[in-house]
Amino acid sequence: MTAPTSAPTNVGGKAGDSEPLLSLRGLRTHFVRGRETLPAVEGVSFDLAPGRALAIVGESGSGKTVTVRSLLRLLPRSARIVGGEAYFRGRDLLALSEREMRRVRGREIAMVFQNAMEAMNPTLTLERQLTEHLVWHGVCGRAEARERAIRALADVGIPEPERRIRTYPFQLSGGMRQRAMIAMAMLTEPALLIADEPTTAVDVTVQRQILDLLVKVKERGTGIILITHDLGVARYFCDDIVVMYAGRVVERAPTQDLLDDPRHPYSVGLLDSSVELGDRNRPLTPIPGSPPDLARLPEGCPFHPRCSMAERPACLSPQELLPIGEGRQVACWKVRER
Ligand SMILES: Nc1ncnc2c1ncn2[C@@H]1O[C@H](COP(=O)(O)OP(=O)(O)OP(=O)(O)O)[C@@H](O)[C@H]1O
Repeated sequence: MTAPTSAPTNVGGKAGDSEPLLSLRGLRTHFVRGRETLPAVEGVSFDLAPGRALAIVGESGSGKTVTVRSLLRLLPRSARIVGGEAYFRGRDLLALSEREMRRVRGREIAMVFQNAMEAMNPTLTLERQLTEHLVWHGVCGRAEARERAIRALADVGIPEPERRIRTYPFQLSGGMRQRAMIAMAMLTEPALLIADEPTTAVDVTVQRQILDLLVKVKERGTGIILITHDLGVARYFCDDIVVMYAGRVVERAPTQDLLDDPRHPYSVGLLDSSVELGDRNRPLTPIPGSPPDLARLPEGCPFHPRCSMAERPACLSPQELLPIGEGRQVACWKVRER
């Protein structure tokens, strides 16, 4: 997001000491490619409380999408969840049967994507899709579903919802389609909303509208996980940030702490190369090198070959994510030693 640098941080945030809505512990998801195993997600843990928003940031290929798709168990055939637990309202999502999971997906946990066409059926009107979603999840009967669907479209700011509900997704503008997808996701009042780059494909004005909509969702008490490559978006309304690199969490911190004072050398690099947060008087500094091939990860800390602080042999040992202060954790021995 290029615009709202002056936007308030953590819009709609609440005191964050309530019981976690989601508690992810040691998630490991691997892909099998021929004879190779790709550890796309390797030991990811975080908690999310109701009414809070958590951003997952990191370069392309760092494992953000695979992490959230593992929670929903919506993975390609070649992927395997090989470890971890994901407690959501007292149940481990990773241990539910597929039948139980179908009830959770879309009803208690909803997902919005970068492109609404991925979530919506292009051959059905909004009315069919929204009402069937409600009826299928047993929220209400068909007669009430239409009323609810119209209300949901109005809630996300779609003008003339009675008329628009009769249209097909492709007849809407990109921004309207994103809103309709959010309306559909929120129909069942899910406790958790997962948003994967929801503003990447729309222009700046629409971005702001979609984010304001997500703020309202958060204020209703819904927990949000937002995947974004845009630290401006994370700053706008996320309470906490998880930084991922090569399938691992390298730092976790309250948003403002991380943006004011990133600790892990990779987080420092991400901020220094961020176009959205960039100080116009300072040149952007790209992180040297490129993300590693997951099939040939370096020994120890996967970031050490690109890290200006790296020291051998200490960085050749695996780095655990350990606390370094109130609500902060970092996976770097050197940062902790300072
Ligand atoms: N279907 C697949 N088969 C094999 N490897 C995959 C597959 N999908 C993802 N991966 C690998 O898993 C890793 C993590 O991918 P993921 O999509 O989670 O990254 P990401 O951080 O969300 O990136 P982006 O910002 O580009 O979406 C990548 O290295 C990717 O190559």
